[in-house]
Amino acid sequence: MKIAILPGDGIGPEITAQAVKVLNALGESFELESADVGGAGYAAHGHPLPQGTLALAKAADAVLFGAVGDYKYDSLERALRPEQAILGLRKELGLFANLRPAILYPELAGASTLKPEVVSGLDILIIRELTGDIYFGKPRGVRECPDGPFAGQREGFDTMRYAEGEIRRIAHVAFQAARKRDRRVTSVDKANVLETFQFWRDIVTDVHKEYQDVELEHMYVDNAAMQLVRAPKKFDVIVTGNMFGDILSDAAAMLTGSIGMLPSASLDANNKGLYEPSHGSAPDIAGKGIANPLATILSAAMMLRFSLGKAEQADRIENAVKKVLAQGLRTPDIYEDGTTKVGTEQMGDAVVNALG
Ligand SMILES: NC(=O)c1ccc[n+]([C@@H]2O[C@H](COP(=O)([O-])OP(=O)(O)OC[C@H]3O[C@@H](n4cnc5c(N)ncnc54)[C@H](O)[C@@H]3O)[C@@H](O)[C@H]2O)c1
Ligand SMILES: CC(C)[C@H](C(=O)O)[C@@H](O)C(=O)O
Ligand SMILES: [Mg+2]
Repeated sequence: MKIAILPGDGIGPEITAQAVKVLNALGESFELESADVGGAGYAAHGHPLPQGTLALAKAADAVLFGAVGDYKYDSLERALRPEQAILGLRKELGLFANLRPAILYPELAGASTLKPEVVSGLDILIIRELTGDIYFGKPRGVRECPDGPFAGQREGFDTMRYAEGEIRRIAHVAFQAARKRDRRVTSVDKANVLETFQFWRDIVTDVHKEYQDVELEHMYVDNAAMQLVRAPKKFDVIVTGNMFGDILSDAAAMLTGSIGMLPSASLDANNKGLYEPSHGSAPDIAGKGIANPLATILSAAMMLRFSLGKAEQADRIENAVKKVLAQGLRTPDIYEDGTTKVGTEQMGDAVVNALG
């Protein structure tokens, strides 16, 4: 089985190295091949998603991705910015279903900024549509404002859009996922204002007819943001569009103690996937050896489960993560009094040692 390793920028290489260490310790014969992506791709090959990197990702059975982005590339034309690499991979590989499970490990109840009673036992699954919405809609750009009080000035614009089939397929993913959980789906939209999301609501309601054993609730995104911090445990599966899902999943990350704890799977229709932590390249802490590698290590576990058919190995990794947390080991982002502060590498080593 071939796994493409795309470390990227900032903390990407540091955290990916820990996940690779864990994968290599499983005793499987995976073929791991690395390639440049993001700012690293631009620096070495003049493009954030070099041809060779895309070809490797397409040929591999699964992709493990670190993170991309660096402020020093923010003034490049958009097509050459590091973030285009992850957007391009999602589009090119057809990875429309982004699963972001927000689980609070009991040991981290005190690490969350929310009261322990609000978050303890938290286990929600955010399903974010990943290849549509305002992220990819056209036209977009900067043009002359045609009318109104600002006519003649420049205006920036993007296009929010969803095709029926795009909504249907992500709704099916959500209802099917809910069947393996508590059978409840909250579809998050902005149907009160946006045509795109009234359409979203209508289509999700229609798909739901095939899943009468699953409870469906619709919620506006502003309320959902509030409910996520008020009573997050009330959610089971949340399904939403690309942009709302991006924002809500970062908010949900803090329920788990840190954004460094939130893994993700981005899947195509056949469960081929790209696996990455939900966070970014964290330039503010890059190179310091203090980034939390657990979201990436847990993403590797999701890869074993969803794309490589190795559920027992995924369990081994997840159990090892539970063990190191029980041992009291914490990177600074989840550190509390009475626990032991460790760096990125030590955390990776501890997970390797805890593999049963
Ligand atoms: N999928 C991706 O590759 C991805 C995702 C999000 C952001 N980005 C990019 O990353 C760059 C930085 O963006 P940002 O600062 O808005 O978001 P970020 O997620 O990189 O960082 C936000 C905050 O969380 C902290 N943080 C993130 N991951 C951490 C970890 N594993 N351990 C400890 N702390 C962690 C950072 O130090 C920072 O304070 C930008 O260029 C952005 O476009 C990339
Ligand atoms: C870097 C950026 C393009 C990306 C997104 O917005 O999807 C990131 O925030 C994420 O959550 O993976
Ligand atoms: Mg994001």
